[in-house]
Amino acid sequence: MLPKINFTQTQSYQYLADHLVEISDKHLRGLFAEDAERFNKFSVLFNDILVDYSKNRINETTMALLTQLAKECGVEGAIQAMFNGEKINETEDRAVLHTALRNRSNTPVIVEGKDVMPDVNAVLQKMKTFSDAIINGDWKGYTGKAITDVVNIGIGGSDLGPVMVTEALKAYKNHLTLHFVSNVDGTHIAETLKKVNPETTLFLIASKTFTTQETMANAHSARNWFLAAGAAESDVAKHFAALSTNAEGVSKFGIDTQNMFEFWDWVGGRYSLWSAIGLPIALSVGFENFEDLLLGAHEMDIHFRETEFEQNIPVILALLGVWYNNFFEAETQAILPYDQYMHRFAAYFQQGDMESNGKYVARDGDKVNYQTGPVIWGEPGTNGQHAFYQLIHQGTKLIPCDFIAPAKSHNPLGEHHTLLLSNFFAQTEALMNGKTEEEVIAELKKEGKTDDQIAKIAPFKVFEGNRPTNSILVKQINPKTLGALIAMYEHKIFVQGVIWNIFSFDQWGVELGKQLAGKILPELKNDDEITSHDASTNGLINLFKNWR
Ligand SMILES: O=P(O)(O)OC[C@H]1O[C@@H](O)[C@H](O)[C@@H](O)[C@@H]1O
Repeated sequence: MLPKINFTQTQSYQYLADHLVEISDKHLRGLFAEDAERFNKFSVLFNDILVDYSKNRINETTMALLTQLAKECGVEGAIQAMFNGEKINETEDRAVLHTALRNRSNTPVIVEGKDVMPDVNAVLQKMKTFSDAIINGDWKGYTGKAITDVVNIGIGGSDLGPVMVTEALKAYKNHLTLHFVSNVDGTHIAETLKKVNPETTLFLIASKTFTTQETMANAHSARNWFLAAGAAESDVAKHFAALSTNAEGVSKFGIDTQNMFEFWDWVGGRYSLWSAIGLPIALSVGFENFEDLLLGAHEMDIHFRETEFEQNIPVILALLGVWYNNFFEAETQAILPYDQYMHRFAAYFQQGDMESNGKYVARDGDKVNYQTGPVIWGEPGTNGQHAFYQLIHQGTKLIPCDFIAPAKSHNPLGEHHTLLLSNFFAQTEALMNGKTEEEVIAELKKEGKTDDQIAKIAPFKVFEGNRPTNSILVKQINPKTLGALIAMYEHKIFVQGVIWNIFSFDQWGVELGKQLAGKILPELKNDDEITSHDASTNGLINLFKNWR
């Protein structure tokens, strides 16, 4: 059980509220000038990952108070409760054990009196045997040909993780071509099927529940297409596998449970890439690389579980997020990877963070009286610089940003990586320092501008600076470091949920839309005029019926 504490009632919250006044007056430039040790004090090196959080609007008092806040909110106990398999997902009465899926130490993890590790290891072994056979060509399709293409059909947590990781690890890819179909828009499956050959394609139907409307619709269309191409019902077993917790649903669909890769209700959808849902990752980069991904995450789990809060990366990142969200009233958080391969990283954590912490009901059932999860967004640098960074630099909103970059590129082409990294370093420096009016005037004078010209243009060229960033420098994006980075953000989200006193592992907020779509669906199947909704919904449905 997690504690039910309103963090705004804690002593440290009150201290932080007072302390905010003091920090608000300070500029990051000054904080750096005051303290030559700032970088050393406010950065943590973890294996091949350096997290530099010194360019935040904090000092030692801030961090001490934030750490105290985490303690007062029971974060220590919550961490142990999660790892120990307690049913901390209370509204669904489930344990939360994605950490067991990557428990490479193989120590027992007990859920309801049973060690789950033998089952976890058995599925991993099955994934290894299967992915090896597909990759080396031993597994043959219905006409005796080896598999060349894999189509993963899933949505949300059964799509975003494998998409993000297979993209991030493209440098490790083998000859198989991976495709991902998620949208119920028929275009998605139709366009994908145009690219593949039924004789050499493997479909993975990925769904924790095996009831998700989009996934079932796409899976049925794929199966129909496969059979229409001349394959027999008995050939389905060679071309369809299921990644699910629902054996009954899988066999009802017509997939042999031999071809089912199981996971369990204690794996949340958005935390499931470590489970059988990761099969497309193993297929794309090989099982050994998948194991390294698990290992990197496991090492971060150990760090998170065992390190005191002052040096604990996920805890520090979570507390900084709380600092901006609840004290500076920042509404969003940007994730900006300077790595083209990581182009889906922010999208992945939109689900990871916003589905976990986008909640206004506290753990005691009452409505919260403070802000919870931020809006997560981002695009890779340097593209974002030419699109939305204007607002980050000179807009009226405070946007804390995480900058992530690898020191080594997988494509060391000419000067590209040096150019990329020069931008990575420059952006956080610019956001921190800004540019004063004096600097702007001096620059314009140097350019030979007249006093009149300078007076006119100078205000627009001033940058306040004092905009907070974390810099996460990774030696190289490889399976291990990527695993660690993902786990780092997962735990950050968890800590924030504990502090905000919400349940981070359910997602009731996605249900209402699903329910209403179910109600509207039959109404769209005829041409009758609709009057059962509000005027807007009726009007839209009726025009749709007219136009279709
Ligand atoms: O894996 P399933 O059961 O098909 O679910 C897919 C997604 O379905 C959504 O409705 C949930 O909000 C996500 O959390 C989930 O990942």
